[in-house]
Amino acid sequence: MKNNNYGVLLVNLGTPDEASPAAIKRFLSEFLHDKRVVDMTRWLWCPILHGVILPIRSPKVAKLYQSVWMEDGSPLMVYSQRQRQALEKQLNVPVALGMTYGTPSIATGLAELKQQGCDKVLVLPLYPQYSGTTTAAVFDRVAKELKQQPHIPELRFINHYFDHPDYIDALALSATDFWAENGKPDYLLCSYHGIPKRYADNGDPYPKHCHTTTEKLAERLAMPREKMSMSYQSIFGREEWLQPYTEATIEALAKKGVKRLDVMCPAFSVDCLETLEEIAEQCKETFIKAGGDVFNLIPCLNDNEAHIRMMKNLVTQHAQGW
Ligand SMILES: C=CC1=C(C)c2cc3[nH]c(cc4nc(cc5[nH]c(cc1n2)c(C)c5CCC(=O)O)C(CCC(=O)O)=C4C)c(C)c3C=C
Ligand SMILES: [Fe+2]
Ligand SMILES: [Fe+2]
Repeated sequence: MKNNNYGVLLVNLGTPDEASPAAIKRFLSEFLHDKRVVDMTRWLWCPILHGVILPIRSPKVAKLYQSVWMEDGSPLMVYSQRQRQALEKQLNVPVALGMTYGTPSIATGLAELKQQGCDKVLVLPLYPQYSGTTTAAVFDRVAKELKQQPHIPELRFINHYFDHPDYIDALALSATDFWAENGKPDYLLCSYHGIPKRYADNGDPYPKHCHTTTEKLAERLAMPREKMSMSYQSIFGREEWLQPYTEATIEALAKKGVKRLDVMCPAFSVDCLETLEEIAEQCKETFIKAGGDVFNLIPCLNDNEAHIRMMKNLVTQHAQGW
C-alpha cells in the first residue's frame, strides 16, 4: 500500500447486528435518539420513543429484516463491506468502514486508520444528497470522537456528490445494464428516502439535491420526461414529509395504465431494508394490486465497478495535495 499517510473513512447509516427484536431495539434507540434525526424536545420525544415506538416497532421491523437478511448479515453491512474492500484495492490506501449508528462505529473506523499510520483522514459519507439528518449526523459523530483525542488527524469531509458526473454516469449505467438484460419499462421512478417537510422548509437542501440528481439522470438517459419522475419513501411518524410519496405515486401510475414500472433508489448507496423490503416487496404488491403487471427494483450501485470507480475519483479529487 502507498504510504502517503492518508486514509478514507467510508460512512453509512448503520444497521442492526441481528434480525432480532432486541438487536433492532438497540439500533433504533441509538438512531432515534439523535436530534439530527428527530428534533423534538426530549421530554416530549423520550416517552413516545421508549413507551410506544421501540416496544411496538422493534418486533414488527424484525420480521421485515428477517425477510431480506443475507447469509453474511444485514444487506447494508454486507454491501458496505464489499465496497470498502473494493475501494481499498482500487485506491491502494487504507479504507475503513464506520457506521453513524451501531457497529462498526465511526470511532472504530477512525481507530483503525490511526493504527494503520494515517495522520490524514478523508471522510466520505455515502449520502450523495446532503441532508442534516444524515451527512451532518456523520460530522457530529466524527467531531465527538476526535474531541476526546489530544492529537487529531488532518481532516477533509465530503459533503455531497449529488451532481458529480461519475455518480450520474454510474446511475445511468446501472439502469441501461438492467434494461439490456430485462428490457425497458413503460416508466422509471426515482424514489428517494424522505425527510420531514419542515426540515426542508427550514433550509435542508436535500430535496433540491434530489431534484438535480433526477434531472441530470433523465438527461443522461435521454428519457422522455413524461416517462420518468421522482418521489419520496420511508415516511416515519405523523407529520408531513417531502411529497410526492412513493407508494401513492406507484398506485397512481398503475391506475393510469402503466404496466411495467422500474424503480431506482439513488439516495441509497447500497441495498438495504428500505429498498429490498419497502420497494421490492411492499411497493411491488401495491403496484400489482392497483393493476400493474411487472415491477422491478433496479439494484443500488452497491459494489459495482462504475460505483467504485466514482468513489475512487471522488476521493482522489478531494485528497489532492495529500
Ligand atoms: C425518524 C426519521 C428518519 C429520518 C429523518 C431518516 C432519514 C434518512 N434515512 C436514510 C437512510 C436509511 N434509513 C434507513 C432506515 C430507517 N430510517 C428511519 C427513520 C428516518 N430516516 C428508520 C426508523 C429506519 C429503520 C427501519 C424502520 O424502522 O423503518 C436505512 C436502512 C437501514 C438498514 O438497516 O437497512 C437507510 C439506509 C436517509 C438517506 C435519510 C435522509 C435523507
Ligand atoms: Fe430517551
Ligand atoms: Fe431512514
